[in-house]
Amino acid sequence: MISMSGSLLLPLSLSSDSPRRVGFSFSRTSALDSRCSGQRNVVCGCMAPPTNLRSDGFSATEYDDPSKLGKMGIVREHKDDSDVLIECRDVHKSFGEKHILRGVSFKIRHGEAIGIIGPSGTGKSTVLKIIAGLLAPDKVFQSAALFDSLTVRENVGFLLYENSNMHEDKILELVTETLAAVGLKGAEDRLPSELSGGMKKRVALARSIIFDTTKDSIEPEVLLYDEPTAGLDPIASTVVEDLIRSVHLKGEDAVGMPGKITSYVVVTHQHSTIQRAVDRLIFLYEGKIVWEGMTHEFTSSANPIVRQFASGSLDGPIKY
Ligand SMILES: Nc1ncnc2c1ncn2[C@@H]1O[C@H](COP(=O)(O)OP(=O)(O)OP(=O)(O)O)[C@@H](O)[C@H]1O
Repeated sequence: MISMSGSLLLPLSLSSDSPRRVGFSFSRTSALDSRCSGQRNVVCGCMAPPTNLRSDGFSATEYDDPSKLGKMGIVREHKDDSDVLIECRDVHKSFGEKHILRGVSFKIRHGEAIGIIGPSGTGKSTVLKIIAGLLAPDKVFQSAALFDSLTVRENVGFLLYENSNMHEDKILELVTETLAAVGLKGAEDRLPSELSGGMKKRVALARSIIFDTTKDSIEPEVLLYDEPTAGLDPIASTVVEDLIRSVHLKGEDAVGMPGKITSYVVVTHQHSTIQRAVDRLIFLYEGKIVWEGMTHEFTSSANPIVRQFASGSLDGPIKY
C-alpha cells in the first residue's frame, strides 16, 4: 500500500489553448527519505508541461557501459514537452529496507504505447502502481480483479451501476456491446468461475474500456496494463494485444464512440505483447532504467543486459 507523505506542490494552470491534462512529476529529497523510511519516499508534484515548444521523434538510448548505469539522470532529450502526460523524475521507492526503485525517470507522451519490461522483481509493477495512485481519474487493468460473486454483466458494468446516473437498460446495452467488442458476446450471465483465464482478462479489459456515455470527464487518457497477457495461450494473447492496440489506434472506445484513450503503459514479460502492442520500451533493471528505445530497436541493442534478457541466456550481467 502506497501512502503519500511530504509536500504536494500545487498544479500550475494550463493555458486556454492547451486542453491537455496536467502531467505528474516525481522527485526525491534526502530529507524526506530520512523522515519516512518504511513508508513512501516519493514526493509528488504536479506540473503543467510547457506549451511553446515543438515536437521531436524518438530513438534508442543505449547504456552500453554497465559502470554508467548508476549515473543516469536524463533518459532522453526532447525540445518539446508540450505533449508529456506523465513524467516520473528520479523516483525512489523502498519497502522497508528493500530499496526497489533507485531513481527512475521517464516521460509518457500523448499517443504513446509504452512497454515497461525487465527481469522479475525489478520494480515494474511498482512503477505502474505509483503512476496509478497519482492519476486518480485513470485506470489500472487488473487481470485477476473480477468480483467472484458478480456476473460478467455486473462486473463489466460495475462502475456505471455504482457511480453513474445511467438507466439500467442503457448500462446493459453498453455492457452487451462492449462484451461483443472483446469477443464475449452472450457471456453476460456467467460467473467468473465459469470463465477461462483468457476470458477473465477480456472481461477485465471490457470493464476498463466501458464509460459513462453521458459524461466526458471519467474517460481516461492513459490506461495502465499490468501483465495483461500473462498465462494466456498465444492466440488468446493476440486477441488481447489487438484489443489493447485497437483502443489506442482508433481513439475510440469499445462501442466505436470517439475515445480519449491516447496513451497506455503495459508491464509485460510476453515477447508477443512487446512486439504487437507496444511502440516504445523502457527497460528496468535493479530499480533503474538501463535502456529505452523503440520496440524494433530492442533485439539489436548492444546493451549486455538487454541482449541477455532478449535472448533468455543464462550468461550475462543478470544473475538469477
Ligand atoms: N507492498 C509490498 N511490500 C513489500 N515488498 C513489495 C511490495 N510490493 C512489491 N514488493 C517487492 O518489490 C520488488 C519489486 O516488485 P514488483 O512487483 O514491482 O516487481 P516486478 O518487476 O513487477 O516483478 P515481476 O516481473 O515478477 O512481476 C519485489 O522484490 C517485491 O517483492
